[in-house]
Amino acid sequence: MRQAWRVADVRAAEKTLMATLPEGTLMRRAATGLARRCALLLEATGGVYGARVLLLVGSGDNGGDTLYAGAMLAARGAQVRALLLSPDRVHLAGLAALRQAGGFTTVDLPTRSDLVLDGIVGIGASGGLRPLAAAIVKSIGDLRGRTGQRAVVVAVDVPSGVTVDTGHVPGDAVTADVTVTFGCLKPAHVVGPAAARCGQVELVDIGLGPVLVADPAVRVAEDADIAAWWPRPGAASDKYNRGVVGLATGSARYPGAALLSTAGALAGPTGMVRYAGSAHQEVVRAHPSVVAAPKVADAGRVQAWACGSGLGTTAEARTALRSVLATSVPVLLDADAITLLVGGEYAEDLRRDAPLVLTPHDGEFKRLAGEEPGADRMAGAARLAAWTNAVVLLKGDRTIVATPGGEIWANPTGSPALATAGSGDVLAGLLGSLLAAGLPAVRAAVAAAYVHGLAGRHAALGGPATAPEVAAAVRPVLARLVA
Ligand SMILES: NC(=O)C1=CN([C@@H]2O[C@H](COP(=O)(O)OP(=O)(O)OC[C@H]3O[C@@H](n4cnc5c(N)ncnc54)[C@H](OP(=O)(O)O)[C@@H]3O)[C@@H](O)[C@H]2O)[C@@H](O)CC1
Ligand SMILES: Nc1ncnc2c1ncn2[C@@H]1O[C@H](COP(=O)(O)OP(=O)(O)O)[C@@H](O)[C@H]1O
Repeated sequence: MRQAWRVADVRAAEKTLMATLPEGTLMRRAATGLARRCALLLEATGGVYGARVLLLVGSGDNGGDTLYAGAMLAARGAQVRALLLSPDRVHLAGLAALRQAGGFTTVDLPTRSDLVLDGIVGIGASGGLRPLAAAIVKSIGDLRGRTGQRAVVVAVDVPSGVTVDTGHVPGDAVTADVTVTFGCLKPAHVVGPAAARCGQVELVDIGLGPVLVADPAVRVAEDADIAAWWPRPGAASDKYNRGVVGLATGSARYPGAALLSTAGALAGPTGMVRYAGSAHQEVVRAHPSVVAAPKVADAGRVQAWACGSGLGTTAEARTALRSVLATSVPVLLDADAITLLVGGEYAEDLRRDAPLVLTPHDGEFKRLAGEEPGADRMAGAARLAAWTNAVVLLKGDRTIVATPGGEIWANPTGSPALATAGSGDVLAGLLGSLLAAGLPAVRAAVAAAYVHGLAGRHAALGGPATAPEVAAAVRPVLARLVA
């Protein structure tokens, strides 16, 4: 698992650590790690010696890191130029080090550059980039290096222009090939459109770990977490004790959602899938191992229900939702089931002891919460989770999972290939299966989003993917991940 911390918590930890060290130690550690990474990147374009390096230097310590790293590259023979955004307010010791190592300042953006270091602003950023910074950022993409390729862009700590604590990108921002960050990850590295601006994120250890005592703002699962959590059958397993998942999905109007959620559930860890709804005949025809009935009440025992994908909002759908909520097992509500909650008709039914998971996309979120998720998707998801006392999986490029207690996860595996009708139905089935197999709701949601994202990527390898292909890709992904 990776974790990211908010700026205030990073600052507090840095303060604690700095009190124990000679002045400038942390910046030296940061700059050394940064310069080392830059040197490695330059190897690919002909080495450090003679490389043209452009430093974009703001007025804070982020600019200071950049100047020191530039000095180290200049000492190794790079031609380093520093463009100072606020020449009257610059890290003076950093500038002196650069000059001493043979680097220069410049007032214009050069036409040629192999490597650009973005040290305009780091964790001290407030608001969107100011006009001068924004204008420079817009031109970075035009820079060409000695091989004729576009310049490699390295963001120092975070790409300038992103909102560090939320991952929001309010305006122009740097798009980096590599982001070298210090001490710990910050939310912008893993959440929202900012994460996509970071390129490859590399962490330089400056000794912050032991003093970083605050809870992380957001967690990110890795392959090993999913492999550790994923239930597997053992010698004592049978089709019932592996868990049975119930699906109340699809309708006469949307029978496909029943098939897709079933396909998702069948790829999950449960020993049996029960389907209840008007598509029961189609489901059994397509998936002979499924036990199907027309109504939830006749479906038989399950250990969790997934309800709502393609369910519609008819009287029949309402009956299905009420029946599912009346059970004592974990329930996942997706799509139309979320829409049916709007207006509070089911408020009493929602008071249940077993876990509840909601999987809204932005439209369903807005319908239920009465507001958009907003620029801070983590806070938006956490608000809805607290209000509904449910684990909320807010779909999107970096799907967010939030618990009522405020624990937040960001999914790193999402793929635009998933932006295809019905892929959410596959996710609902898969997540339902994980709940029925006994995973705690938060882990079920995190693991389902993770594997679903990988399945989207895998499916897209063969060309534009449709939801049935995403469902089919879950198995090969699991074969690699949890075998
Ligand atoms: N602390 C430590 O121990 C360590 C910290 N480290 C490093 O320090 C960095 C934090 O440095 P920091 O606190 O000086 O803030 P920083 O990110 O340089 O920006 C502040 C300046 O930017 C400006 N500015 C603000 N918003 C802006 C905008 N939207 N658009 C344009 N400009 C804007 C603002 O100017 P002003 O508002 O005053 O005009 C202000 O002067 C951190 O990211 C890491 O790199 C490492 O060395 C490891 C150890
Ligand atoms: N641009 C994107 N990048 C990554 N994942 C995406 C993107 N757009 C959508 N997704 C994912 O695709 C799925 C779509 O689900 P949903 O909107 O419920 O579709 P449907 O109702 O058609 O099944 C979600 O898991 C969501 O996170």
